[in-house]
Amino acid sequence: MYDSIINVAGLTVELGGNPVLRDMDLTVSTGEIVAVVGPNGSGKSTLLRCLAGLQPATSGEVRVFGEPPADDAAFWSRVALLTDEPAWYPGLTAREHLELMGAVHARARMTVDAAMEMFALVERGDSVPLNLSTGQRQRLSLAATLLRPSALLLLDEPERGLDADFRVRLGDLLADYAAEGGTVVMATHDPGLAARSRQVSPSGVAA
Ligand SMILES: Nc1ncnc2c1ncn2[C@@H]1O[C@H](COP(=O)(O)OP(=O)(O)OP(=O)(O)O)[C@@H](O)[C@H]1O
Repeated sequence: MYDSIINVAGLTVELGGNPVLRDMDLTVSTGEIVAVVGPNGSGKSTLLRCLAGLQPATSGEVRVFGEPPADDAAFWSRVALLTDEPAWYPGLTAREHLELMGAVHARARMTVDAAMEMFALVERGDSVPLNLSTGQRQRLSLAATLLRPSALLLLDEPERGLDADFRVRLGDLLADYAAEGGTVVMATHDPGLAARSRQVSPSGVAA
């Protein structure tokens, strides 16, 4: 077990010749829920991509579980990432997408039935994702993310498309995840989710 799951020191990222993150420091402890908040274009997604090992630093250091994040099986066995809408498999229903997730990950965090229940998808389980509403598809993405085993959730705007009630429910689910020892870092524009989290800006200072 690590006291600090994430250690970012002096992280600078330049994209297209422009500095997006500048000399950022961030430490996240086990069991914390951290909300990265800031205006459009301030670098929230870039930070998450750095934490996921998908965006190299221009300079500085990023450590996740004590090591630079690596796009490999060991890393992804502990990290679940939610970014833009995933590519859906043609012809597979919502339920079948979750069954697929359960089949490829040993020790799923919950059964498919429990995930369908948790994300209010029971009545739409036989629909293909493209026949779901935007918010229902986001709930399916979240269900798939929470179903797989993880110790760290990296979520980019998890509230996208969700109605007000479900945003509150999402806050409860993330609190439960953290209470079980999981750690959450999310980029969010939702004031309610941010209020229940430790807020930081992409510059690394307390927001
Ligand atoms: N591949 C890229 N090449 C050049 N600039 C980029 C690239 N990707 C992102 N940027 C720029 O980097 C800055 C930060 O983008 P980022 O997506 O991290 O912001 P954000 O805080 O997540 O924004 P939003 O709230 O709109 O999601 C923006 O100015 C964006 O235009």
